[in-house]
Amino acid sequence: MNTTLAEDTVKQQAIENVVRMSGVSKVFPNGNVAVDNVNIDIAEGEFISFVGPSGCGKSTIFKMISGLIDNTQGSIEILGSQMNPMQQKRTNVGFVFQDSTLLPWRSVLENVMLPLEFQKKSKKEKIEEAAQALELVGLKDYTKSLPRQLSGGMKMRVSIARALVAKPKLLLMDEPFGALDEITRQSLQSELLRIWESQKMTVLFITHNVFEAVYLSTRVAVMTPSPGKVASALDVRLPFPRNDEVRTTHEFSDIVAQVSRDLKF
Ligand SMILES: Nc1ncnc2c1ncn2[C@@H]1O[C@H](COP(=O)(O)OP(=O)(O)OP(=O)(O)O)[C@@H](O)[C@H]1O
Repeated sequence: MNTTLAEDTVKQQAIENVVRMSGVSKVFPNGNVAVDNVNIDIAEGEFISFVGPSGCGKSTIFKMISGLIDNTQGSIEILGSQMNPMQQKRTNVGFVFQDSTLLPWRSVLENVMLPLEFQKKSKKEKIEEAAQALELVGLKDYTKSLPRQLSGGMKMRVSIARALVAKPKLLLMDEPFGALDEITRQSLQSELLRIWESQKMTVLFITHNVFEAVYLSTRVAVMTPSPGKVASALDVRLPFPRNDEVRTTHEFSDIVAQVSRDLKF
């Protein structure tokens, strides 16, 4: 069906914000107030990190955005529509956790094919798409390997490929590099930025590491606990593409200092 220019403009405006959270709270049945009155809009193409002390509600926010749990107050819009139906989120939202959560008996390629399982595509297409996702994360020569034959960093790459294979518009990453050594971590940070820039996704990223948050992000949301709130959301005005040298600049240190100050409120 053809749409008019005006209708197209309205549609474009409608999805300019990939995530809109207005007055969102989550009280668990036992009375725990995990998140209190969170208001944040996240625009298409942003890379936003959430930092904050343990228990301030970062994962709870991600679980609400991904539809794993419901909010008790407020509204959450994803890609211009209200939270449900589930199916829309499954196809448009990818999730990466700290643990790579790979199925040990499946090969790397078969793990990456998992999100395509219920899609109406031929097996050949699914294999091609999974192989492309693995190429994107630099693992095209490991399709037949089993997870146990890979290092921690490689497993995380597979996990990222599995999240990317369905070409999500929104990628939620909950402390994906938390268990990795510093060298692997920094190299995966650079990889992730390269992928983000090439795939034009919106990324929401949780980390406890202020340096990591500033290096990766266009914006850093600082959360404070008891109850969990977004205390500030700071723009990171460092140019892209970012390379390792940016970590040694004054501008970088200034932003790290500002985020650290906000964390202490
Ligand atoms: N299912 C649940 N039932 C009751 N309380 C919960 C539940 N899940 C989380 N909470 C509480 O909600 C608060 C926020 O938890 P959440 O896991 O979102 O924090 P977080 O910032 O992601 O922590 P971390 O950095 O340690 O992963 C905590 O006080 C936690 O104990």
